[in-house]
Amino acid sequence: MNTNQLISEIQKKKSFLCIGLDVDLDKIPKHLLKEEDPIFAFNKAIIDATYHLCVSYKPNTAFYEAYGLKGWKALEKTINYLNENHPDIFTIADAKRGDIGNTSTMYAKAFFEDLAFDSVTVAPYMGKDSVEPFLAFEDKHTILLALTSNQGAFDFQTKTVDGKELYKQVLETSKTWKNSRNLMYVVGATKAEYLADIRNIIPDSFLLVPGVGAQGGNLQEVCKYGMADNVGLLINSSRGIIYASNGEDFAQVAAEKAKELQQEMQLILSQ
Ligand SMILES: O=C(O)c1cc(=O)[nH]c(=O)n1[C@@H]1O[C@H](COP(=O)(O)O)[C@@H](O)[C@H]1O
Repeated sequence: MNTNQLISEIQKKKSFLCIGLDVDLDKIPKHLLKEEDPIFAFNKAIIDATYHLCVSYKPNTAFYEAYGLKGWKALEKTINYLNENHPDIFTIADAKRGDIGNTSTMYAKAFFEDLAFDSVTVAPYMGKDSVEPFLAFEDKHTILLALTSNQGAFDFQTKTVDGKELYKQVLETSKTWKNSRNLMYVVGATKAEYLADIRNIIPDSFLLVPGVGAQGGNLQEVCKYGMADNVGLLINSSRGIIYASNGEDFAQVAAEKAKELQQEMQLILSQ
């Protein structure tokens, strides 16, 4: 899926919402535990109830890897379900990978070829030759961690190196890499005040913005400083949507929470 298709989905659905599928068996409704594959049953119900309100889904692979083979199988069933039933939805494997070149190529094959995700999150710490193997895949996107939502972002990312904050160096240097048109970036919603500076460096790149809802980030602030002419934002909420209820009505309540965000987005897009 290319960015023009993503932009037209945003315009069609009047939404730039990404729903995080971070499935924790201790948090899902108890009645689902009787299912043969409770993780997939949960995801399918959430997707069926919310697909018209969002333009992206982001399973965080940690929540699947934690359950071993069963978890990985559920991840595969989830991406296959999305690709078969909702090919216009942008899929993100939130795996935060990155390693020496030949290893990165194998990570890229795992998420782009075997699992057929549209994108994967990647850490920039190992530099150019660790990221370019992901960028080599046509019509796939590499979402580079720039300024993350957590407190630890201040340990390294905002530190000044050679007169410039490290996250700004990540943005500037990554633009020079081969196939950099395939880059998107992660900026936490809790760091909205940095977005104006970030837009000076990458005016049109898509940003994946996690941290609204459970982590306290503010949608209005993010849009005020971060919205580009092409919208350029995918706002993620995971726990705030998928665990809004743990009763029989969980999917319906998740859809209500997603609709609240979508309607806020629709209003912002109309301004
Ligand atoms: O790459 C991410 O998606 C990510 C980056 C970041 O800076 N902060 C962050 O919270 N995330 C992920 O976004 C999701 C946030 O989940 P909630 O806080 O439940 O909405 C989790 O899957 C996190 O791993």
